[in-house]
Amino acid sequence: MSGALIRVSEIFGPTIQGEGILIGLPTIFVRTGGCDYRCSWCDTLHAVDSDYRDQWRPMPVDEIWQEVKRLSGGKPLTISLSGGNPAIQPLGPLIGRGHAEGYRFALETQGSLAKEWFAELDVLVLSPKPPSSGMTTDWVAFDDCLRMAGDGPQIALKIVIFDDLDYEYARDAAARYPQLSVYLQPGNHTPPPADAEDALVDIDGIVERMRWLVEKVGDDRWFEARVLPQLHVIIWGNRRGV
Ligand SMILES: C[S@@+](CC[C@H](N)C(=O)[O-])C[C@H]1O[C@@H](n2cnc3c(N)ncnc32)[C@H](O)[C@@H]1O
Ligand SMILES: Nc1nc2[nH]cc(C(=O)O)c2c(=O)[nH]1
Ligand code: SF4
Ligand SMILES: [Mg+2]
Repeated sequence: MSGALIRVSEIFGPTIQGEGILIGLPTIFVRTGGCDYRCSWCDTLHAVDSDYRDQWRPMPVDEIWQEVKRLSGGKPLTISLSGGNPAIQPLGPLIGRGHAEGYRFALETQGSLAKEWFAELDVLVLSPKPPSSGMTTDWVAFDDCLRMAGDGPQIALKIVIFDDLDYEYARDAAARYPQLSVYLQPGNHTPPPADAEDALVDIDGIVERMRWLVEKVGDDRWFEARVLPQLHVIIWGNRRGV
C-alpha cells in the first residue's frame, strides 16, 4: 500500500549528514512538516510552526521517490527522514519503496510517538529533549519507540546540550539506556527564525560551548559519550536545504 500522503516541508541533497552517528555520510533529506513539540531553540521552525503549513505539501510516495531518484542520480545512498517530527507521517511505504532499490533510511525523532514501521529503519536516532528546550520527556512513549524498533535498526541517542542542567539530563538518559551509543551535540543558541533563510550564526559561541562540553565529559570520565558539533552549521551556518 502506498496510498497515504506524506506531508513534506522539503527534500534536498545530496549533502552530508551533519550530526551524530552518520556524520559525514552523503545523504538526501526528506523533511516532513509538523511537530508535536515546540522546542525553545528549534533550528527548523519552518517545518514546525503551523503558520508555515501552506508551504508543506501532501505528497504521494511515487512523487517523493521520483524526487529522491532525481537528486541521487538513481544511485542508492542514505536517506534521512527528519522534520518536524517525521514519526507523525505514514513513512512505512516510502521505506519499503527505497529498500527495494537498495537505499538506506535513517530517522530523526524526539521519541514522543512510536510507530510499527520503526522496525523497518536502518538507523533510528532518538533525540530526547533536555530541560532548556522547555519540553518534558514522556519516557513511557520513549520506551515504546525502542520497543517498536526492536532489533531492526541500529539505534543511537543524540542529545542537545546548552547548560549544566541539560548535561545532567543527558547523563541520566544515557544511564537509562546503557545499550545505546550516545552523541552529545552543543546547542546552536542563534537558530534561524522560521522566515529567515540565512540568519547569522555565532560559530565562536558554539565552539566555546563545545569546548566546555568536552571538558565536562573528560572531567567526569564519561568515556562512552561522543561529542560532535553540527557539521553543516560549521560549513553553511543557518542556511536551509543543506
Ligand atoms: C530539527 S530536529 C527534527 C527531528 C526531531 N523533531 C528531533 O528533534 O529529533 C533534528 C535535530 O536537530 C536538533 N536541533 C534542533 N535545534 C537545535 C539547535 N538549536 N541546536 C542544536 N541542535 C538542534 C534536534 O535536537 C534534533 O536532534
Ligand atoms: N546536513 C544536514 N545534516 C542534518 N542532520 C540533521 C538535520 C536535521 O535538520 O534534521 C540536518 C540538516 O538539516 N542538514
Ligand atoms: S522536536 Fe525537533 S522539530 Fe520539533 S520543535 Fe523540537 S527540535 Fe524542532
Ligand atoms: Mg537541522
